[in-house]
Amino acid sequence: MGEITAIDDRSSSEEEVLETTSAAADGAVAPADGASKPKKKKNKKKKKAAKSDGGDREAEQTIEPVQAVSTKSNTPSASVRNLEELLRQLAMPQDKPRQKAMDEYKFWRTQPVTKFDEKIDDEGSIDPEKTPDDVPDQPYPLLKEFEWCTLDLNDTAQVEEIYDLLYHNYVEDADETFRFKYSPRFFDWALKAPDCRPEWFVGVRVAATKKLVAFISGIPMHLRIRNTTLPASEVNFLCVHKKLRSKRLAPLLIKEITRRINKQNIWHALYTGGVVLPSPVSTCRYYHRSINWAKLNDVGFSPLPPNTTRAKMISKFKLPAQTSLPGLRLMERGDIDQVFDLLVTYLSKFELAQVFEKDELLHWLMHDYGLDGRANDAKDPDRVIWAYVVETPNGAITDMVSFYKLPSTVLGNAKHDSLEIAYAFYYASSVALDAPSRSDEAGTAKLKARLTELFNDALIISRDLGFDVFNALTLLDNPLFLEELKFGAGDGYLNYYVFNYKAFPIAGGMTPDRSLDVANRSGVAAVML
Ligand SMILES: CCCCCCCCCCCCCC(=O)SCCNC(=O)CCNC(=O)[C@H](O)C(C)(C)COP(=O)(O)OP(=O)(O)OC[C@H]1O[C@@H](n2cnc3c(N)ncnc32)[C@H](O)[C@@H]1OP(=O)(O)O
Repeated sequence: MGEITAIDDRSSSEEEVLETTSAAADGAVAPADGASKPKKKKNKKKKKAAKSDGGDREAEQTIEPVQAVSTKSNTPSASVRNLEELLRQLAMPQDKPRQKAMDEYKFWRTQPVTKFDEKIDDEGSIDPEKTPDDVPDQPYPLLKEFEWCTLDLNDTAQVEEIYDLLYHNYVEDADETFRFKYSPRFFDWALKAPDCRPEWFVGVRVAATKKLVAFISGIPMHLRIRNTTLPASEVNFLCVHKKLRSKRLAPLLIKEITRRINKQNIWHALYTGGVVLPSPVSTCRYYHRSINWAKLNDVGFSPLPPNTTRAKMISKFKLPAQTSLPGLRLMERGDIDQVFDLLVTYLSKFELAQVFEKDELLHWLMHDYGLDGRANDAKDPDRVIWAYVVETPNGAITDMVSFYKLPSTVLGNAKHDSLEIAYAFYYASSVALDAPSRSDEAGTAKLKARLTELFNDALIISRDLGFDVFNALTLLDNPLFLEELKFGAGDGYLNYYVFNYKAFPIAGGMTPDRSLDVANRSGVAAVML
């Protein structure tokens, strides 16, 4: 899942959860075995929730330790950064929220995932091998007031339903100021990947009204963890209507999608989240690069640091008028052979990566742009994914960079109602492919210089396309250019999980004190939406 700016994935409005719908009295949707709570709870809310669950939740706290200190938006100057660092260090020992003990994960402790502090001797599947015949044919039972459904993504009305559910109930920031603004077109790109399985778009409807109240999706992928490549599913967009929260519906959705995926003889999945669950294989941090600082300041995303002025901040983030790399141009469908070879080689250096087929990569980088009926126009207002290549005069493609758009609604702001947000997606460069290893000094220096130019140009293009901010995680080789290009550390973290597979930890581009790990970078090369 993506994140916006300083947003974390705290679900909102606990009060609403308490006014549950009639059918969904506690434990009514799923067998009640306790309930989790989203992170960043305010104490008064915590108390209320505990009461509503008959006190069964006292011990519950899914507050993510890494989010103990909010450093909302970019850290704009060295002095502010230092102050934040200081506050962080001061705050950590006493503020660090208690992470739930393994035993308190009433659902996750039953699943084939690595336990916290589990000693891993060897990598491999957790469950004994099974066949689809070992898996129940029937969906998990639901209360009679609810029913399972499979969403048809070729039916625009059903895509609208997913959009509507997520728009009102998906991830918001802690202050409920920003909310992801997915579009039907975004789902068309994100979910209708080649070979996608219709039955992996799982919904729950209210039986009487047919209203869609929960959703989870899976798309097929191949996941490489070091030298092992697994057929897997990428699971995303888990969402339960706010009025049905804390009713154990999420575990049911997860079990049902697992059943449907297992039925296709697939036993592993990759998923991400801001919440800490047993157990992340890696954790990356969000970084944000202001493009339109004035607007970000207007909407409360980027506060004005002390001892500076708006004008100085605007000038700090000013970008050059023109891109600098000769031969940089929008990718065309005909580039796919070269881009595929380049990206596959580039990604082979990482420890956790998506293994693409050519048609998949074409989908992820080009969607349907350049096909009949959809011109490959960078300025298409509905566009969700942009890929650019660097081509030499003799037609060789040496670099590729891509980013996708996921705007955010700004709630309750008189001046602006939307933030245009670009997210770094896949990229590759040939400059250091012949280096003996990723840690080779000369290769790293060349790569750093090249990626800095490539992403500086991506920022310029994003500005020209009207983006307000460019987000990137500390994955891939991103730590090499983030600071140089004035990306600031955000307060969001993304945990990577692999279902039914134990693996040694993989570097997420952060040092133990959660600053940028330029020396080691990250082993993660799977960019999740
Ligand atoms: C082989 C195939 C395998 C396929 C499956 C692979 C696994 C896929 C896993 C899914 C990957 C999804 C990737 C994304 O989409 S990440 C995005 C998640 N969505 C949101 O944050 C949107 C807003 N929030 C909501 O809609 C709800 O709060 C959700 C639905 C998140 C929880 O609903 P609710 O708040 O009403 O809670 P409950 O009473 O029903 O259930 C409580 C239980 O749920 C556990 N929980 C809470 N949040 C998450 C979370 N983000 N991933 C996994 N588990 C989570 C929690 O620890 C507790 O279990 P335990 O602590 O008792 O053990």
